[in-house]
Amino acid sequence: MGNVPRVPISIEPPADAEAPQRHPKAPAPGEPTAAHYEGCRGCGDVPGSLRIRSWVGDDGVSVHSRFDVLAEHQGAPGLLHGGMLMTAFDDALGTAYTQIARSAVTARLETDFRRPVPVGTTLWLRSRVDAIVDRKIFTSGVAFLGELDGEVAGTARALFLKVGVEHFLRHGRPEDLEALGASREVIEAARAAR
Ligand SMILES: CCCCC/C=C\C/C=C\C/C=C\C/C=C\CCCC(=O)SCCNC(=O)CCNC(=O)[C@H](O)C(C)(C)COP(=O)(O)OP(=O)(O)OC[C@H]1O[C@@H](n2cnc3c(N)ncnc32)[C@H](O)[C@@H]1OP(=O)(O)O
Repeated sequence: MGNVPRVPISIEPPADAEAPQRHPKAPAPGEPTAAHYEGCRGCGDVPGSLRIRSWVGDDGVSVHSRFDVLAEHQGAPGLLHGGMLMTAFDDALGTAYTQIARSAVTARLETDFRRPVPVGTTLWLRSRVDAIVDRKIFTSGVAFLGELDGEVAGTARALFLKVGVEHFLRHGRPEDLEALGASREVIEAARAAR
């Protein structure tokens, strides 16, 4: 297969991994989660965004999220596109890790599609961090039809890998960092890193 990397086989957290603790500065149970980036397609206020909203769960670590499924999210007639459900999981699971850790990016996302999701449905997602081992953040979530703990529409697991600000400086666009309100120093570093 030449230079094609081997496909990783598992994102199962180690059995002895400890339960994660909430970051002391994270929002309290019941509060909305902090927005991670206004330009986000999952939860930002931008055209095409799924406009997902998330709140911290009673345990202070898990997160629940709301996604109103609209006609613009269809894949087959009248039904939610599978990739949109994955986007919702990516956002919700990513939001769950922000209760515990700083920036990380999705390395692997696995989704099981259990039930069709009709346009007009409100999907509720429950997401949590199962374990953190060094840079690896293991997460899992469930999407419910209509109400929290309703019929299960899908389940997902994702592995996020912690990255430093240099990830965004090196791979992102300086103008987007500027829109985030990044300092001149950061923007200059981003330009120099390209
Ligand atoms: C200046 C201001 C900046 C402000 C930033 C603001 C906001 C953004 C911050 C955070 C976002 C917050 C919340 C998130 C909310 C929504 C979610 C959206 C998230 C995304 O939309 S994000 C976009 C999609 N995402 C990518 O764009 C990633 C592309 N990718 C890479 O950038 C690299 O691929 C990377 C960094 C992932 C890894 O690269 P790397 O070189 O650092 O690490 P390496 O490869 O050495 O792996 C180390 C260990 O992880 C294992 N490992 C790696 N990959 C694996 C896989 N797939 N499956 C199983 N295991 C895997 C290895 O097997 C090894 O394991 P071991 O150590 O045991 O050997």
